[in-house]
Parts: sequence; C-alpha cells; structure tokens
Amino acid sequence: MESLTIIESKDELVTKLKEEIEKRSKQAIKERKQFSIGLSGGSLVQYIGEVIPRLITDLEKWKIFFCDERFVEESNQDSTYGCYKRILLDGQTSLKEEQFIKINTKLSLDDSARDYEERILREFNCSVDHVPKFDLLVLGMGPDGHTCSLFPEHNLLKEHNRLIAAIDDSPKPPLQRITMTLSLINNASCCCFVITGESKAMAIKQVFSKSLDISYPVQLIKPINGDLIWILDTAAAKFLK
Ligand SMILES: O=C1O[C@H](COP(=O)(O)O)[C@@H](O)[C@H](O)[C@H]1O
Repeated sequence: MESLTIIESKDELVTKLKEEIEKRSKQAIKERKQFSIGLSGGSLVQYIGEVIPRLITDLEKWKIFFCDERFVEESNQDSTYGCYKRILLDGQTSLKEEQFIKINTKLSLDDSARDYEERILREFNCSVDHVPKFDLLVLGMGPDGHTCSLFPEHNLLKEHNRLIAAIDDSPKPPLQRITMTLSLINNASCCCFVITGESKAMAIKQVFSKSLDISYPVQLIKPINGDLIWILDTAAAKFLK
C-alpha cells in the first residue's frame, strides 16, 4: 500500500505521525511483543520529540534504531542519538537508554558500521544471511533527494551485500556517517517519509512525476513487502497537483 497525506500545520503533522506510529506499534506488540522502529535525524527529531510523549503504547516494548547516524560523539550537536537523547530521555518519557541501539564511535568508522550491523542482527535474532524486518522506519529527505545517508549518484546506492554501510565522503556534513542500505530499508514492514519545507518542493515534484530521467535516492525506497507512506506539508507539496 502506498499513501500520500498533505498536511496544513505542524499540529496536523504530529497528529498524523502519532496515528501511524501508534497503529504500527500496537500491531507489532500484539503480534510479537516488541516494536522495532528506525528513526532518522535532521528535521524529523522535533516531530518525533512531540509525538512519542503523547503516544498510547507500551513504550517498554520498544527497540529504537537509527536509519542513519553521523559518526560523531553523542555530545556533538550533529549526533542524531544525542538530539533524541536530549528530548526523549532525562524524564520526558519512560524510555531507557538501553532501548536505543546506537553506533559505537570509539571504533573506527568501518568497524563501527560492522558492529552496528551485528547488533541489529542480534536484536532480531537473525543470522547473517537473513535480512531483519523493521516494523517501521521513519525517513526524511534532503533537498537533493537523499534519504538516510544515501546520496545521489553515490556508490552506496549499489551496495547489495551489507545491511549497514559506512560513508566517509558525505556531500552533507559531517563527512563520516553510518547508514542503513537499500536492502535493509526495503525489507521493512513500513517506510514512512516525513518531508517538510519549500526547499524540498522541486525534488518532491520530480519524485512524484515518476520520471525515469531523474534518479533520487528516495525513489529507490520501495518496501518489497510493506507499506510506503508519504507525509508532506503544503510547502514541500506545493508543486503537486
Ligand atoms: O543528514 C540528514 O538529512 C536527512 C534529511 O534531513 P532534513 O533535516 O532535511 O529533514 C535526514 O533524514 C537524515 O537522517 C540525516 O542524517
């Protein structure tokens, strides 16, 4: 199933995202007693920070992963985990640090990517030849059509062997990052994009024109056996009819 919702205000966005997360978490917890969610960084952090404290869900059963992460210490303002930690831990919610599966920045970049992949496999009780199935990945998009740390025309778009990969030449700072690859992302039960702001409008127009001439990484997100949800604000959707 693919759906598109265009929202008028931040309150409406938070409500829509809350509905999706609540629905998916209830179903996963009912079926498997655990909910696995992957979060992105950037502008999404503020929305997730408003959604999670309002959710009716069993937060204890959550495992939170990162769709991509900047390879910096968590005290650095670029750290996605660091941003979530400041708004979700320290008493704002009942979430605990152990529920976050995060990268180890004490290792080298490549070892950290391998270590993060192994941790994910362990959390899902998967062997190396099985691809974990996340219940929900919440994704963003940059004005250049990148998602996670998968950038236009980058070699990582052709990575089929790894579930997690390192990038040390990111066109958007910081240079070093760790990201889910397309194989892992497209195996999720649901990929939900949250895209806001006028700077994304041209890329959105081209993505929805389904033109084969343009190749944005977001166009490669097609869950094999799952749902694809687009939540856009009116600014990002301004060229859509
Ligand atoms: O660098 C990143 O950018 C994308 C998009 O961020 P936004 O601020 O334009 O929404 C984000 O989804 C990704 O996680 C992040 O590392």
